[in-house]
Amino acid sequence: MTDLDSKKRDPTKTKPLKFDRILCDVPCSGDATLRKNPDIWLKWSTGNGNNLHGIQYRVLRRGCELLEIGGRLVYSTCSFNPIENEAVVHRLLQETGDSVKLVDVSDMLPGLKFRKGMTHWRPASKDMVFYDKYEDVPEKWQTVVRPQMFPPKTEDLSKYDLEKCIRILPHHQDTGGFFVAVFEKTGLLPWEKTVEEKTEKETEVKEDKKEPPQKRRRMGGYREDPFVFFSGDDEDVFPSIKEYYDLKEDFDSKCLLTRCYVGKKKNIYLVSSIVKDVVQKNEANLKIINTGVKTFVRCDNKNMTCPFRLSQEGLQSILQYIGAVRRVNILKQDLILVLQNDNPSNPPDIKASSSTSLMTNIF
Ligand SMILES: C[S@@+](CC[C@H](N)C(=O)[O-])C[C@H]1O[C@@H](n2cnc3c(N)ncnc32)[C@H](O)[C@@H]1O
Repeated sequence: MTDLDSKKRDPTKTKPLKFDRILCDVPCSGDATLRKNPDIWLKWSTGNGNNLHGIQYRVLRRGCELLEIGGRLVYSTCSFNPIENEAVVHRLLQETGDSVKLVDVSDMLPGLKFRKGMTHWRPASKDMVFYDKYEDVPEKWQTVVRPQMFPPKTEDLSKYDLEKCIRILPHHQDTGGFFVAVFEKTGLLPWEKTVEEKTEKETEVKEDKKEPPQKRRRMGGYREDPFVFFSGDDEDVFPSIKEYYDLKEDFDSKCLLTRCYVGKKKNIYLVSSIVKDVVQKNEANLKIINTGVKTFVRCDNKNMTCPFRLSQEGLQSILQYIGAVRRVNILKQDLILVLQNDNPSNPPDIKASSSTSLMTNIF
């Protein structure tokens, strides 16, 4: 083992968190959802994709930086526009050299109908003029129609394999349209190599000089609300939730969190203990915008012993911990009767039942 190896393996030295699976479902024009969103017909312009290409590329590039070597990243849009799709993929592949490659996933979902990715397209300006090469773009459009939006030259096509991208069209499966590209990271990105080498050199120099550690770089951008985990069963609002929902003893209240230190807790989110670990150990290194499933929502109704109702989206996660006190078993046909009843002063005559096959839980 070399000296460098032993430094790399030292568990006291932290390294940036990387992921083995990433989904970049990027903001897009959504023009492939035009069957369910009729306003897209009115608002569509060739300018929409041009304006989104930059942010889409930056999200994808950042995703690749956060990807572990050997890891996979899915880039997806609900757009037909090659400027938002293959042009972004091509740009990424060009800039990352052989450190990232497209994966052929055509046989992974047998029966899925799709078209292969496009290998040729013509970028256009907002006035619907299409261009074969950047040199043809008039000066006034050159900041909008960028050189990186053009397709690869015919002789370079095999280098990029854009046909490995997947285009799902609305008539294929009677769905919305979708674009999917799967990437695998095979090595450090060209600019990561430079950063890593520099960091290694800096680490060696610093260790020699025994300098005090540098202050952590502050993450830029908008500051998100904090992730405040419950201290345990003694957290102020927890006893009433526990009692009302008859939560089982093995429910770990420390996996609940809110997004404020002070004031009334509005929404309470539930995470797994692994996600909790990732959040707590990386708040300074990773910009986390949302985490957890919204499970309890404040609902200050009079006469309620617990000021929180269950959230629909959290139900599946908390269900197994809810005790018998809060469950009513009712026959499905009776439930239908209740739902169909439009006269509250004359409710249908039903009885709570413990019948098995047609049982539904009501909270
Ligand atoms: C197509 S949606 C993703 C939906 C998501 N997969 C889901 O199931 O909820 C695109 C997301 O990108 C986010 N977004 C918009 N601009 C962004 C930016 N500059 N950086 C990162 N995310 C952005 C939007 O808020 C939106 O949630």
